Amino acid sequence: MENTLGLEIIEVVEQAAIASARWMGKGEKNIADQVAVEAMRERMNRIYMRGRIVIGEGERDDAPMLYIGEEVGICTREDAKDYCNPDELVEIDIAVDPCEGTNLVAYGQNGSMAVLAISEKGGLFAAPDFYMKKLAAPPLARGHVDINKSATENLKILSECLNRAVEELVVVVMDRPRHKELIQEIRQAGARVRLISDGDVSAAISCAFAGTNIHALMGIGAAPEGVISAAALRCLGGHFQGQLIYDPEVVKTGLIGESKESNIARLTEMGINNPDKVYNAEELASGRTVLFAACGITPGTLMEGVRFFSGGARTQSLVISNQSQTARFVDTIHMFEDPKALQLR
Ligand SMILES: O=C(COP(=O)(O)O)[C@@H](O)[C@H](O)[C@H](O)[C@H](O)COP(=O)(O)O
Ligand SMILES: [Mn+2]
Ligand SMILES: [Mn+2]
Repeated sequence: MENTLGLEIIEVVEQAAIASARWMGKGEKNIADQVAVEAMRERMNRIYMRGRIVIGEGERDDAPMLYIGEEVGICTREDAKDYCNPDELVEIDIAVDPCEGTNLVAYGQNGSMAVLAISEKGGLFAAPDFYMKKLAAPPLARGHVDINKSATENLKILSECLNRAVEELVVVVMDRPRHKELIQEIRQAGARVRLISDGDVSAAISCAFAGTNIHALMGIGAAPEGVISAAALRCLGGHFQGQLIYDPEVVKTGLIGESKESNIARLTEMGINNPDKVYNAEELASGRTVLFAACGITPGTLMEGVRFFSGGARTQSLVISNQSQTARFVDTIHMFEDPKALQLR
């Protein structure tokens, strides 16, 4: 599955990022999202694969494209047999977020990316569009930190695992009222907090790379983004745990319904019988083969954003594979017309 796909999915995230980046700073979050969705879908449908969207634009936006259950790839078309033998191809599941951080793009802020994760059928947890409590940490701390422990305890463990003082740790937390106490506790413990307005996928993955100066992600974000983050962290050997949040009292806004009981009922309908379960990266991205790809839309901790120049654009992407055990940073120049000179910097 992975050899040719690994190359093709780079173009999928690149095309989504370029399309969205044209709307950077224009205050139009829905358009920045929509064009990324269209570009991602268009490029995906030119790949010889039998794909199915398991995490997409579905529930939150009621979107007509890249919705949950949509089949993508040439080999899912009605005339597929003219192009490929679908029986020879593995069915794959795909989790996408064509514009992760729509607000960041709309307001020209750092940290947005086009992102996806792929596995064989059944290899990615089809998370509902609920909230998720998350804990991400570097590979050295994997299995040592625990989402059931307090932030103070986890910071102490992190400090031991990373051999650095708590004061030298940086924790990313989404800037939301629901995190008021968590932020206080982290500061009280002596660590430093980097508040982000959006984009917790970038923050989670950054934990796995030494040199980003991000040592943990704590707090509550969206569950679909949790699965995508888990796919990357599983490939990278980092720590990721996620627990669905179904009680509206905890977040007081946003993605979930108004009553705890109806939320539990919805989870049961989806086959989630233990709503309090803590999932680790291997459970959220359980497939034998897991591939992850992201391309920066605006600049971030891991990747540059899209840079346009006369006649083209330059992108930076990250492709991670658990099979080849590689994390590749891919720097691409896109030529929209005959370039007179390629922009190197
Ligand atoms: O910031 C985010 C927005 O993602 P998108 O809608 O694709 O631009 C995500 O990274 C967050 O994980 C998540 O969606 C967020 O925490 C949920 O929203 P909110 O209720 O504002 O916290
Ligand atoms: Mn997102
Ligand atoms: Mn999005």
